[in-house]
Amino acid sequence: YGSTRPERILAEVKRKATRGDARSVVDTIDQYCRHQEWAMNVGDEKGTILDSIVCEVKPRAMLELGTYCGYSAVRIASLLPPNSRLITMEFNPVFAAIARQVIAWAGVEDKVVLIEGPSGDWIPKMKKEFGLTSFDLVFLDHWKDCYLPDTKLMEECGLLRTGSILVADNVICPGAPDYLEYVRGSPRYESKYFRSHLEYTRVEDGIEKSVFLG
Ligand SMILES: CCCNc1ncnc2c1ncn2[C@@H]1O[C@H](/C=C/CNC(=O)c2cc(-c3ccc(F)cc3)cc(O)c2O)[C@@H](O)[C@H]1O
Ligand SMILES: [Mg+2]
Repeated sequence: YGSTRPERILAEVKRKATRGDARSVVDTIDQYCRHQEWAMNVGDEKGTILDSIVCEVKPRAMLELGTYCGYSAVRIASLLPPNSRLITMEFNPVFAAIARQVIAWAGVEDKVVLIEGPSGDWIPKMKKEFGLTSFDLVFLDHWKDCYLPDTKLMEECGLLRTGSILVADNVICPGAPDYLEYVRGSPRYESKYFRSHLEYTRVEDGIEKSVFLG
């Protein structure tokens, strides 16, 4: 019977990565997706840009939209200061189940809360459910046509404060043109483009970092 790509990625992590070593899980997935089969992880090149922003911001409360196999959740969690939390949302139960195991194998489950469900349903509930005031940092890596509506929803739900930072993957490939136009055109954001490449390829892609000004 045919396994799914996320199942094959999890199998590779269990075969090759050292249990409890987040870095080895990240490197194992990068090796596999570069040399065996491509997958839509943020990857090593753009991942380094994401790492530098996480280290600069040192978020107490961070949100990720689109967990997929948990690659970026593990990458981010390994950099979080003590008693900081990454909340990551994934609405595909198959992907969520794989991601939970990847996160556990990496030994970062005490820093990551994986919510199974669509962002549109959960964003309005975040404050109450998690006793949150706002997010210091948000990583957008889910459906590209949902970046803008979800950003507006986070604004409306008061989940962004002056200085909150949005980091969006794939603003060139596959692209999120309406989102880019919004954050670059709005006086409420200070936006910056970090040029890079689509994970594991030479195709141009990039990450947009946008500071919410309130
Ligand atoms: C209700 C829809 C919006 N809300 C949502 N709430 C929670 N999880 C959501 C989600 N949308 C999507 N997801 C999940 O995020 C993930 C989706 C990510 C979409 N990403 C891409 O399409 C993507 C695609 C590429 C890509 C680039 C070039 C190419 F030729 C082919 C693919 C590269 C990337 O880095 C990407 O991130 C899945 O796990 C999905 O189940
Ligand atoms: Mg992506």
